[in-house]
Amino acid sequence: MTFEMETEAAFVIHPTWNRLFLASRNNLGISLLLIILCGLLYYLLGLLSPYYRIDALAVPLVWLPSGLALVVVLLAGYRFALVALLGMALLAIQQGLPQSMVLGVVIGATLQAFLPALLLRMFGFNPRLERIRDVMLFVGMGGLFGPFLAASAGVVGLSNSLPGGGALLQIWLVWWLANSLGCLIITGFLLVWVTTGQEIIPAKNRLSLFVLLCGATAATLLGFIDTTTGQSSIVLFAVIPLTVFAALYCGRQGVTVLAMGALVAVMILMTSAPPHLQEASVLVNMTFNLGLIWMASFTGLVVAAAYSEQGAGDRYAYLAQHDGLTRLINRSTFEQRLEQAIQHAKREGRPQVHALMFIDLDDFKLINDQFGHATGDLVLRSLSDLLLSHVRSRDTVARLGGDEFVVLLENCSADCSRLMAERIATAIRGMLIPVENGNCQITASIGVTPIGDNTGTLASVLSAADAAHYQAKDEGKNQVHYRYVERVTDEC
Ligand SMILES: Nc1nc2c(ncn2[C@@H]2O[C@H](COP(=O)(O)OP(=O)(O)OP(=O)(O)O)[C@@H](O)[C@H]2O)c(=O)[nH]1
Repeated sequence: MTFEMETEAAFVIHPTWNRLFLASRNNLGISLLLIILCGLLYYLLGLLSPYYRIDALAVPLVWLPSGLALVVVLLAGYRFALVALLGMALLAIQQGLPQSMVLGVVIGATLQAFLPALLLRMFGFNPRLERIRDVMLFVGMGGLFGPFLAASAGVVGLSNSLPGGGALLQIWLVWWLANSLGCLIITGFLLVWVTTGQEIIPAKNRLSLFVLLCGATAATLLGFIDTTTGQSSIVLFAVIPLTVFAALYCGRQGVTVLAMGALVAVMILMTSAPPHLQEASVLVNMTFNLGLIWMASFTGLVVAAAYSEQGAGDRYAYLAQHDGLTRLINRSTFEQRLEQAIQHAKREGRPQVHALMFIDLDDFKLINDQFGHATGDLVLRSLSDLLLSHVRSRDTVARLGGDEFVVLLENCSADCSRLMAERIATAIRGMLIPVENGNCQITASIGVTPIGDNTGTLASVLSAADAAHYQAKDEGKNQVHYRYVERVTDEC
């Protein structure tokens, strides 16, 4: 299902979400209701923050609502920027913040959701995060620029009530990082999973993901901060390779799951952090470690996107070289191989080095007309399987188009090519295609032409084989016609 964004970009989105967003777009009442519900969710997520905040800085280490606000604006439209405005206003009132600060945090939170979404849409961002370009845009706008706005507006609001200088800078940094983590991890997670269609993680990789998730969570729990000594450990660095493994085996979905696991582990640790963890040196440690989790998540998304782009490139290359129905190589790929064979034959200096076989089904149009196109397709696929099973490993089978197939028989004498053509013609006669009331039988007309030192150009070889097959048609179909006359021995 395709969900049209407010720009030209279009992307596949899970049908349930699609219905919800479309309903909200077409109906103001539903839209308002969703904004209020999301605003309340924003407020509730914000209420959780005191459990993992650093009192000395008066800011939480992770700001989850920023992630929610950005994802709803990206997926549901600009009016959902009101979610941040509403949720943050409720939080500011509930916490009894001074008026200057209320203004700063509310404006900051709203801009943080609105402006990155606006810029991302302007740049044609695709929220599936499958391309490196989209990941860089997302991190640049959502992970860096948006949080910069929120932290700056918030700190300006704070500046009247707190001593200035170094403390404000540190608060700004943690504020920015907390919002950035919220956007990068929460928005990243929701975007990836909402836009995941059929391509869920394969069953065989789910166990790997579970193990990697346990590893990343354990590394964070053990390495982020020791709640008794305030020390952190190098174990935390394991999150980076684990996230890269998740990217390679489970794609972007795997990365977002691992990043989420690390984030939850940080929050669990902070809820049990005793007061002495508020010391300045510990705060620097924790800020550094949060940056490390940020880096792991970013690296994982880039690696997953690079891997996905490479896979897409391979798929396009395969499709460009193969016929979509039969999976045989197509005309242009075949012509390249045929050209090489012609050049090789000329160097060999014999009248026949290879042979080209041209196969065209007889009255194939009748099969389509009588039994339908699906049966016609089945015939073509069955024929391609039959050809592949009747040629040698060094031979090349291709579909030129319609019901025309060719086989390049490499290092094949006249006798050999005759025998192979007869065998294939006999096998085609014996092919039974299941139809409504039983089976249908098919036949083919086959032309064979030699490739040797006297052979002309690629076009002339193809046209000689084509002419030979027309000769077989003209002589009554269901037979093989050879462009040369030689004694046949059973050498193949
Ligand atoms: N099912 C199916 N049909 C196809 C496909 N590509 C081409 N065709 C049909 O294949 C038929 C080719 O017919 P022709 O080769 O012109 O004629 P024919 O009926 O085989 O007659 P002769 O070649 O004279 O024996 C046409 O009806 C095309 O529509 C395909 O991918 N699938």
